[in-house]
Amino acid sequence: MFRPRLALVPGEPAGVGPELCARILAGAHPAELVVYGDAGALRESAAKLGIALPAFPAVEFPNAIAATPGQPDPRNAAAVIAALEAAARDCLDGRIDGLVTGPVHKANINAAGIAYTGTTELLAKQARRDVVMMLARPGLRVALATTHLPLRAVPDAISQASLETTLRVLHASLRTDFGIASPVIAVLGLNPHAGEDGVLGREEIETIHPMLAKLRNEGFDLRGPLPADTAFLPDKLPGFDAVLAMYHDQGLPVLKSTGIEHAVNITLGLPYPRVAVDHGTALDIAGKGIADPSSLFAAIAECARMAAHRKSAS
Ligand SMILES: NC(=O)c1ccc[n+]([C@@H]2O[C@H](COP(=O)([O-])OP(=O)(O)OC[C@H]3O[C@@H](n4cnc5c(N)ncnc54)[C@H](O)[C@@H]3O)[C@@H](O)[C@H]2O)c1
Ligand SMILES: N[C@H](C(=O)O)[C@H](O)COP(=O)(O)O
Repeated sequence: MFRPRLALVPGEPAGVGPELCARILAGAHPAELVVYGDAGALRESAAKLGIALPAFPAVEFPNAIAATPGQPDPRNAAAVIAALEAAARDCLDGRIDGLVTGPVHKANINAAGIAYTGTTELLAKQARRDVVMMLARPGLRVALATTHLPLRAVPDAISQASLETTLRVLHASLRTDFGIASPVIAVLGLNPHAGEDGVLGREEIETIHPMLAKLRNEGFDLRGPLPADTAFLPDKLPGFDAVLAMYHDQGLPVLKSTGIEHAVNITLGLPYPRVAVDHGTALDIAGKGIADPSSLFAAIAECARMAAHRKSAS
């Protein structure tokens, strides 16, 4: 049976990423994992928490200085980004079957003078692909029409063209990566009550409706634009294969509020599978040994599944 070879990037060295990676490497997992990061720091983190770590393959990106749990240091930012870029490059070149990433501290990367809004955006730029961020847990997939940008910039970032691209990437990925022959996608409105016929905003009338109509003519099964406040009612969700939210905090709190341990963050549209944890660096508990590795385990399992699925499809 195909056992995918996945890159595992721990992310911010002062966050929970290294200890979560150590926990995963110490147990059974459904892939061959190659760590891209500071392997020595990972071993130290494991030793401090009493985790017996086996030997593991690593591509070394040493921290510039020893990390203090809970206190990100901008001097370590370059190594975090270099590890991400190298792991992604190896995926693009076919040396690795997929990419799994731990949490990255966005502000710390920027404090080092490196422009970075998120790994999704970094990978899209490197691969020169249109991508979609989708967080998923059993029973709910939430994709985003816009990702990491100030709320003030959201309406201007949503155009008919950007929505068309997002919906095409999402639809194609639900079909090819998830095996859903005719995906049903619920598209949320941007404004309260989906604009209330234009009384509470016109983006639904001028941007969202026309694009949904165009794609429906091609056979896409699109619902909406739906009022976001009721679209996630439990009796509605089973009818949707994915919900497309217009912005980050319209969709993600719904998904994360039911438990960060089962959800993962998938980048759709890349030439390789990329899956991340659904949580952040958790600086408040880093180094204490209490961080839950479930999301990282789920990310590895999902990336392995996608890699195997793509291999069998090719
Ligand atoms: N995948 C990623 O790279 C990713 C995802 C989300 C946030 N972030 C970044 O992480 C940083 C901190 O973000 P935040 O504080 O908003 O969110 P966070 O997810 O780091 O923390 C929110 C709360 O959840 C808890 N938590 C998080 N992960 C946990 C785990 N594995 N086990 C137990 N408890 C856990 C934390 O202790 C905290 O109380 C920010 O820089 C943010 O941009 C990165
Ligand atoms: N939006 C993501 C989340 O809330 O989980 C996150 O910040 C990380 O996304 P990237 O992996 O694309 O940086």
